Amino acid sequence: MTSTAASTTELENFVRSLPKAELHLHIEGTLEPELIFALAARNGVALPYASVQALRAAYQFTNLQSFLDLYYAGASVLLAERDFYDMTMAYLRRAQADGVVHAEIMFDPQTHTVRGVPMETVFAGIARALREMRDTTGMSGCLLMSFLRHLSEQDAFDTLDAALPLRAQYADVWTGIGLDSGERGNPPEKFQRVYARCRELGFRLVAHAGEEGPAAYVRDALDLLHVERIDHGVRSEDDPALIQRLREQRIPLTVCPLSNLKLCVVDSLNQHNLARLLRQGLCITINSDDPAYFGGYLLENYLASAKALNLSREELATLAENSLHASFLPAARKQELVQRLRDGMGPARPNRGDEPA
Ligand SMILES: Nc1ncnc2[nH]cnc12
Ligand SMILES: [Zn+2]
Repeated sequence: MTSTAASTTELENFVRSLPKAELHLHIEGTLEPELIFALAARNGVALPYASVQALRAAYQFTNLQSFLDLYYAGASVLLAERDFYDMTMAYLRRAQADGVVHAEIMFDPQTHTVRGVPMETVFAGIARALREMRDTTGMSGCLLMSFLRHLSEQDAFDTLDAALPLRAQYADVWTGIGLDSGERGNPPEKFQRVYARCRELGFRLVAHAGEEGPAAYVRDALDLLHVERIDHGVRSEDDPALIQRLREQRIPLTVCPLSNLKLCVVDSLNQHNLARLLRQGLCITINSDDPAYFGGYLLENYLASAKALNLSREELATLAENSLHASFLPAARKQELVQRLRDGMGPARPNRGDEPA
């Protein structure tokens, strides 16, 4: 083995060994082409692609919308409870192999209810996989039900009303609310009232902002929607006062490097601002967004970022620790996982954050 290959394996083992939380993950974005084809065959759904290879070859995106068009089409194979279970289980197993100890999973019920899939079917399949994984392996997870921002406020209220009767039944997993889909032209203020209602109901709140949309959307997500975390947020850098606020208030950004690359938010990974923001003291976390479409799960996102941005081992451990702090886990479990991470680093940390990994 060459020394580069050996150090790559060592780096991979190091990152895998860090207890990590995945905080920005769309479960519909974990549908691999093979599973899309298998579910299409099982459910008798016709696909406009001749093969798995042809579908994968179509994953060439120019912006967020070009991806979303394919992503919503891919989700059309999900019809039965078992489909949602299989998809979620495949993701959880994969994430666990990457060292994920806790996953906060977004799902888009409107993508399914509009096709006639009952809300209950969506919750039941995803929750069954989460519970089974928790009970058999100890890996925890929770759900962030997300509203599609290209649809109306009324549609979001209707979705909330359709889901609320299930709340008690899924209280152990349904923790929060998210906001996703096409950002430009769909500002946070459009969902101010529905978020106010969700807040009254005691849900934890997150929202996508500053992915393609301006820094002002990040500010509005904080001030109007009262979110606790920002999904993406990379455009915040256009506003130095906002960066200062994010740093001082320790507001986590759930950054998705391979997503940003695939959707042309950045031209190359070595131009990504995550390392700069981390070094300025912001609570940056690394996540995979829609890993089946963007070429990598959580481990690949850490490794690609480490290589492109010369992240030190100390910095990689800080990213993992940030993910635990920024999660919606109970404080005691957070502490336990942070301690496990620190113990795993050993008494002498591998370096002091000033050497590349
Ligand atoms: N990266 C992303 N941005 C907005 N909405 C999404 N839905 C799935 N992935 C998304
Ligand atoms: Zn996302």
